[in-house]
Amino acid sequence: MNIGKALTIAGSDCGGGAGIQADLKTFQERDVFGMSVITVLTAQNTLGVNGVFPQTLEAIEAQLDAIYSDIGTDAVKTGMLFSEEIISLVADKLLQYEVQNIVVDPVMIAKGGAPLLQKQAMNALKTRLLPLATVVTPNIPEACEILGLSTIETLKEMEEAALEIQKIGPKYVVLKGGHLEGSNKAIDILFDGENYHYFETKRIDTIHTHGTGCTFAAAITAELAKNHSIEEAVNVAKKFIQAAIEDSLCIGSGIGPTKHSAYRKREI
Ligand SMILES: Nc1ncnc2c1ncn2[C@@H]1O[C@H](COP(=O)(O)OP(=O)(O)OP(=O)(O)O)[C@@H](O)[C@H]1O
Ligand SMILES: Cc1ncc(COP(=O)(O)O)c(N)n1
Repeated sequence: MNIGKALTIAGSDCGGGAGIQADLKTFQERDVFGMSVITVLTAQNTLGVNGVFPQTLEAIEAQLDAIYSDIGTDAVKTGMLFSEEIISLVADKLLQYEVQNIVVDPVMIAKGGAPLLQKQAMNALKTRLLPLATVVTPNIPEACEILGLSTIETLKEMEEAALEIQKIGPKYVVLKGGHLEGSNKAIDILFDGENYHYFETKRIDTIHTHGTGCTFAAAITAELAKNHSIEEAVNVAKKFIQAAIEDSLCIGSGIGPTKHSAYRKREI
């Protein structure tokens, strides 16, 4: 029997809320076959990131070769890549294996403030990875970093930023408005190169949003792996993350994770 095959190339979050763990839970929920390439081990919990342990380039390359020499993928997501060297290796391998349906979540800073991408890696992210992306999913601070802007404060500015990021090379840009100040809505914008599509939900008043960006991008990846259109993929991902945040979990004493099974339970 055929099943969509989705791969996450990202960091491990031992606390289970973000990174590889969030991605695999999301793939499972969306009924695709999930695989992982671990770039970095992090020691983190709801209170913050205590340690970052990059894997060797040899280990990362061996994982990618193992998957692409045998199984292959229908869609791929990149998350925490951390260093210039890891970004370059991943870009080389995506090109070597002519990988399609690449979702780049440009992870830079954890909710607690810990850096997840080295400053000197920003250029490689822009020049090596974004041009290969089918879709890139920055939040507002990440969009500002990519474009060298100090703020994005309005929907109009979000539209302009999405257009500028699309010029760097990705086919589609999804600019997430979770960080937009002063709104009681969570509005994400998809720019497809011609038109803007808005995805709007009620903002949920909770601190428990650890891993929302990972989960949202993983849900897009899963839908692309099932050959759904980008609009349909973002639509499902938005509903998926909304349900997951609505039922988010008060686990640990800091910023808790979201509940990945919430959307499935509502569908039943
Ligand atoms: N409080 C909220 N209520 C409803 N939706 C939210 C809320 N916060 C974020 N979202 C939605 O969650 C998704 C992820 O957005 P967000 O801006 O939080 O990403 P992120 O900052 O990259 O996440 P992370 O910090 O986990 O990487 C988007 O669809 C966004 O609109
Ligand atoms: C391994 C890894 N990848 C991504 C994030 C971002 O998630 P958040 O900003 O919600 O902490 C994280 N904390 N850890």
